[in-house]
Amino acid sequence: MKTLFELKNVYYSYGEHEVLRDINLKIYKNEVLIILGPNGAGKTTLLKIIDALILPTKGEVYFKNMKIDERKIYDPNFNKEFRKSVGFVFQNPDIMLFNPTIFDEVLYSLLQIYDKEEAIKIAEETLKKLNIYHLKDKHPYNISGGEKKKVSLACVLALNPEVILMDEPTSFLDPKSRRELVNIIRNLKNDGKTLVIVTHDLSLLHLADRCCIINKELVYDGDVDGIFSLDLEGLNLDIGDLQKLFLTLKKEGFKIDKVPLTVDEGLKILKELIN
Ligand SMILES: Nc1ncnc2c1ncn2[C@@H]1O[C@H](COP(=O)(O)OP(=O)(O)OP(=O)(O)O)[C@@H](O)[C@H]1O
Repeated sequence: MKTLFELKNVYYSYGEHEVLRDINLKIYKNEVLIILGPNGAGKTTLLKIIDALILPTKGEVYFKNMKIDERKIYDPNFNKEFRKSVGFVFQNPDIMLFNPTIFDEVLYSLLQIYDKEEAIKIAEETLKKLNIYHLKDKHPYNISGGEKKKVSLACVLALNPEVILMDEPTSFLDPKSRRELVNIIRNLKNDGKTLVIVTHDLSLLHLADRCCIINKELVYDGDVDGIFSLDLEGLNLDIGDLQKLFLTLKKEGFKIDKVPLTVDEGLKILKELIN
């Protein structure tokens, strides 16, 4: 497995307030890494460090074996290459939207890379892929929170980055948009993209190759199944009803070898228990 990012003994403080402590973490090429953690645990701060938007207060961050330091983040050549390789979909889409129309919004960064004709073609394709082509002439202020979320995702996906960082991608989304987003993530995974997803939505876990739990420190780093042996409630993590049901069945003495991540998996286990 090729390592894309490596964080070594990373600390971060806002003034006196320490929010990340001694984080050691690798992110591998082509993996889907899901990061869980309670509110205020430092997850967004960690994504900002990975995206070289801020530097750790202490510790080191490497991208493809290259140390990201102050000199690098002010180097236009490094920045251009890095921004092409790594896209960040923010939790609050308002931060990303500042053009007069949705179409201009998606077109904006494409024009830095492609000629106008090619950029327009890619922008149209991306809006259609995300089912938001009908919004193209609207002003970003005049669309809903969920639509904004999809537009900010479109801005990042249009550039086809190798690594996509997503902060709470399913928040604000209705069930249909959520399903669409899950499909988009699945397709990105199948296309071999490296995805780092911060979420409170446990129903995304079935897409993960690996899962981390952050609570200022790195509490867990391993496979998804392993998190169910932890005290998730004690860590203030919302555990899904499906998982709660199977953990209760296990406590009651039923033979549950694996806590299901999807309804289909749950159904299969129940059928085996009944037969
Ligand atoms: N720019 C800032 N200045 C000062 N403190 C900040 C700043 N950004 C975040 N914090 C604080 O740092 C801590 C970690 O914030 P962060 O946004 O990284 O957490 P999070 O795990 O993403 O939380 P959530 O799940 O609620 O989005 C919080 O206590 C927050 O109030």
